[in-house]
Amino acid sequence: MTHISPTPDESAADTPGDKNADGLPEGDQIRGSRPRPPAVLSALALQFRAAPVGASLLVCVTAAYGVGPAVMAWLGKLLFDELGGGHADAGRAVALGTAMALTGALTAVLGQVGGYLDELVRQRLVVNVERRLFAKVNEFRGLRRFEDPAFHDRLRLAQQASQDAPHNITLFGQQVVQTVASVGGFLGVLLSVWPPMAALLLASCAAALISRLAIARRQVEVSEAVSAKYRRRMFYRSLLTDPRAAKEIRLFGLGGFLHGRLVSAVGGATEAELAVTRRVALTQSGFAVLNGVVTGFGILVVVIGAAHQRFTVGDVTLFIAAAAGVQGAFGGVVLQAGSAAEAVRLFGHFLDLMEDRDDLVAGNGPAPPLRGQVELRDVWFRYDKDGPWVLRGVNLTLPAGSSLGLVGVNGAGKSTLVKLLCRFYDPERGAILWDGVDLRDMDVDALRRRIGVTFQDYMTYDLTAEENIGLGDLPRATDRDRVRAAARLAGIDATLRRLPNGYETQLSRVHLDEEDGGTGVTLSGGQWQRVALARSLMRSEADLLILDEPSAGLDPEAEHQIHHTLGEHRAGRTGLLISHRLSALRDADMIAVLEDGRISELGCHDDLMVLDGGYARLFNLQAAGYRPAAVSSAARGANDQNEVAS
Ligand SMILES: Nc1ncnc2c1ncn2[C@@H]1O[C@H](COP(=O)(O)OP(=O)(O)OP(=O)(O)O)[C@@H](O)[C@H]1O
Repeated sequence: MTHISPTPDESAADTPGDKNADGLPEGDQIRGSRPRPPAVLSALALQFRAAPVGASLLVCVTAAYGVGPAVMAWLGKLLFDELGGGHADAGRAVALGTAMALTGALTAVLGQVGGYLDELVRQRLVVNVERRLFAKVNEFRGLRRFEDPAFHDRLRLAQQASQDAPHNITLFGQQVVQTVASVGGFLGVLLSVWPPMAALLLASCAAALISRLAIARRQVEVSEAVSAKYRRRMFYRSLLTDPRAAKEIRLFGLGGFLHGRLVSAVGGATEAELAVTRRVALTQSGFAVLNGVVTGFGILVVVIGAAHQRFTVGDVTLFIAAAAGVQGAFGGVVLQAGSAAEAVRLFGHFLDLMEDRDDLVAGNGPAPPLRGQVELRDVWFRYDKDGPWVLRGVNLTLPAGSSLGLVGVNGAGKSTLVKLLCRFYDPERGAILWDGVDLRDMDVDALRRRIGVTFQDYMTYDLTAEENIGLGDLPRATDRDRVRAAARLAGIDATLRRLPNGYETQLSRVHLDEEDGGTGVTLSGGQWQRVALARSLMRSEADLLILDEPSAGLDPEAEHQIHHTLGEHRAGRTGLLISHRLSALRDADMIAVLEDGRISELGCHDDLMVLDGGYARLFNLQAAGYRPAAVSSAARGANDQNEVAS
């Protein structure tokens, strides 16, 4: 079964309040309480950690590059003064000209070196941030996090942040370094010509910067507000091209409907963004005019001063270059301010996620081989603090070396019980004991290594057939004999051998490996189920083998054969088997019926048939389907009476 979920924003509407399953406000439970440095500093620090040498060199190169134009302007002034003074010293003029040419060339080279270093730092930063992000995601051992829409929202933003945000912040940092170096140089120059102009220019540029930052804040607010729409758009976009969804979209004619939603999801967003962009353009234009007036006024003063011999020609050219240089340098910072503010916001989500704590309290005791029994003792569980109880005091024992069949109607809580046994969640009350030790006291990874499971909603990996099976026991994933033995047990070996590249065949038509010549294949539902079964059988020495509906997609003959083989394989092993086809369970040592969150019947097949309760009713109902009409209607009648009686 494939489930493509809507965006978290849509499903989040049903989540009660903003509390998690433990009833704590979201932030309290999942985030550390330590105050942290501002996102800008964290991003800058990260850059130095990701590429210490490259980042340090980049700062030096950027500063040198920033000073270049001021040095050029100063050399230009000296040259003009030399040439315009009436007694030009040719040697000195040539030296100044050469120095200008060298400075220009050096600045150009520094620009290229800076570009290279910037790309190097960016790449290291992206890899570093992504590595940290997914290492963090792997730290979450329980499932609650992954079922929490708010977490998915944050994860999506953090993923977005991991791409460009830290680099945009460091780019802004570089721009600041360059501006400080450049403005510092030019201010010195301006002060030497006409000091008041330095103050005037600084004031107008600072005003432009402050106003840009204020708009950037507004931009961030708008983009916060519209980000949900963009995420929704992404959902519809991927849905429209998802091969798993293609059948239903075509059969039910959903293409136009989903396309309409895709289009309307963006409409409002672009309007709000355009309004902010207009404001940015208007303010920037206003400040451009102000700067023009200030510069024009300054030039007028200097030109008049030159006419009265108070300034030299060199002073005038220097002044014009300095005024343009200061404005240009500030302009760069102002331009970057918007994307830097957005990057800081995004990077904040990354930092939030890095502070999330695991939702399972880690036990650190050993997980020894099962010798006695697994016991569920008065286990109560619900998915949500305010939700209905799924398990309401389950008491059940699974002795080592025995097999237990678990029966119950849809939604009775069978798969939930499996998830508790794997410790994806903890019971809210009661305990699950492994040879008397609470699962919560055991190291989670060690415990899970002792369990082999075929989940009802098993995974199909876009990998080769061998990898799809081998993943069940990673350390032995490349052990071909073992992979094939598991495939034989699951009855899929012959099919996989016949594939174009045998076990090397890519089980996907979406992600084909270019090297394998595009020989990927798609398996049928039942074949995929066998592959999933083989994956769990890779752990042939697992202390506990759990099969949750392992044969639901198989044809009757295949189902019979699989259960026969699995029965032999399970002999003497501890196993939990869940199936709606009760004939598959009749050979289990014990069968438990889960009803209303409790175990309502427990015994072997014959005992439960004699008991003539829920199990016998379900079994007879299924058996009736295979009998002649007269017999089966009699059985159904008996069942109807049972149902009325119960
Ligand atoms: N992740 C979840 N979050 C919230 N509720 C859940 C979740 N998973 C299952 N449930 C609910 O818990 C109840 C038990 O579900 P479970 O999947 O354990 O039933 P089941 O007995 O395995 O059913 P089936 O026979 O249909 O596979 C159902 O009401 C279901 O809606």
